[in-house]
Amino acid sequence: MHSLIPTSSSAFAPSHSLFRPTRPPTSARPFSIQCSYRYDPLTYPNAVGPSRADWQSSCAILSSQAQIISQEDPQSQSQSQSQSQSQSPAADHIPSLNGHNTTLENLNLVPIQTLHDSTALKPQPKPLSITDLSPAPMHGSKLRVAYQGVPGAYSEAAAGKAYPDCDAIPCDQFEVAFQSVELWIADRAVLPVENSLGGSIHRNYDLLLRHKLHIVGEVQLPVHHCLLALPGVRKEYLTRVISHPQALAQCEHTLTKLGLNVTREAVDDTAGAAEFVSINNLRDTGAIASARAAELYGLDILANEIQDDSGNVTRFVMLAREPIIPRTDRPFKTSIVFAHEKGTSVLFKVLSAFAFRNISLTKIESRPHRSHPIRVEDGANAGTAKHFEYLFYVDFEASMAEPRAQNALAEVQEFTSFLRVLGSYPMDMTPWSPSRED
Ligand SMILES: O=C(O)C(=O)Cc1ccccc1
Repeated sequence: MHSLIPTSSSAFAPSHSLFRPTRPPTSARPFSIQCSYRYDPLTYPNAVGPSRADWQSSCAILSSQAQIISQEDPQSQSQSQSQSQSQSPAADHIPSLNGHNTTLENLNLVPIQTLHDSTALKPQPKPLSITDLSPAPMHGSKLRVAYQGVPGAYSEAAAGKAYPDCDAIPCDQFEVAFQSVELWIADRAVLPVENSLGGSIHRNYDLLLRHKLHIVGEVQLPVHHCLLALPGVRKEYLTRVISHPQALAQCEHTLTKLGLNVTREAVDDTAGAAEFVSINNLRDTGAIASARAAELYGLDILANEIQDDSGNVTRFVMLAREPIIPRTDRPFKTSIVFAHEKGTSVLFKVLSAFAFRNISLTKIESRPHRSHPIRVEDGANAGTAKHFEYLFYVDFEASMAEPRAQNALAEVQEFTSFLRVLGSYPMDMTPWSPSRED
């Protein structure tokens, strides 16, 4: 069994004063673990070793281990789900946690009620937390997709877009979403990795490396933010606005344009902000969240489409325990992470391995190398030079089933001290326009 990983601080340092009162404090850490960034094969079974042969066998493993194909393809999702449903007629559709069916009664869930209207709101599932993560038995036929946040979060919408008929499982932290897949409580996790306005969600890149899940798909979700408040509250009454840090950043100018004189405070997720305003009957606090969150938590929409850019899109990746078999019959993307020890022009050489083969890169991101943050060179008589060490995350538009991608990676492997294929998966080709409602 995998070790449990303690809660680490949120990617965006949410305001602790706003943590939902119904949850245990995140400082309660029943398990501890040392996070290792050594690139040994035990810690990183998918990491590519130092030789070309290692890399080739890693590719072979990548192909031979693959068991899940069509479920990762949103277009074939409904087909594969109906197949799996017919294969397990006894399955019910309620996710099973820790061996128990998660009905509201046996999880002891208290329906959410607001002081302003105690009858209107439907109870929402309680997010998983670290204490819920003991191994679960086999479950029903629906694909179970873990996401961070509470119902109404954009990640839940992304799960629904990727797997239309899934059971979306709310989790109170990303770590929990990852672990729920590792422990077979969920089948997939969905993880926001970048936004067209806010850029990369860095901590989630770190999580990708720390865990051994595989990227098996991506979805791009147009995000339409709304300003929400309790019924009867006008925007002039607001003294603060709370939301996920990315949402606050994406609406920064519009909030000012709306004439709001408010403090901004970060919480774990957008829908959680709406829930917090509702549960605590806060008449001076607005939340930035989706229209669906307004409906779920009984809030009014004071302003619609408040993102600064109408083309606001967030990219999510889907993660599974096993990689999918890469194909060539539709556009694929491959995500890798690599590090290099030292040497000049390594990045140039790596990038040229793709350029020479006409492989487009869609992303390149560098992150400080946690276990080797700094390299010191003692040049004789020349003082001591210090360099930051980095990991590089690269996405490129090719499938690992294509020889040009395999050859490019073989070359990249020669210049790098560590290389891991995070996944090779169908590209989200859904057309969208800024005005389209999703
Ligand atoms: O908080 C949410 O609802 C999320 O799913 C994360 C997020 C926040 C802002 C934009 C896109 C995703």
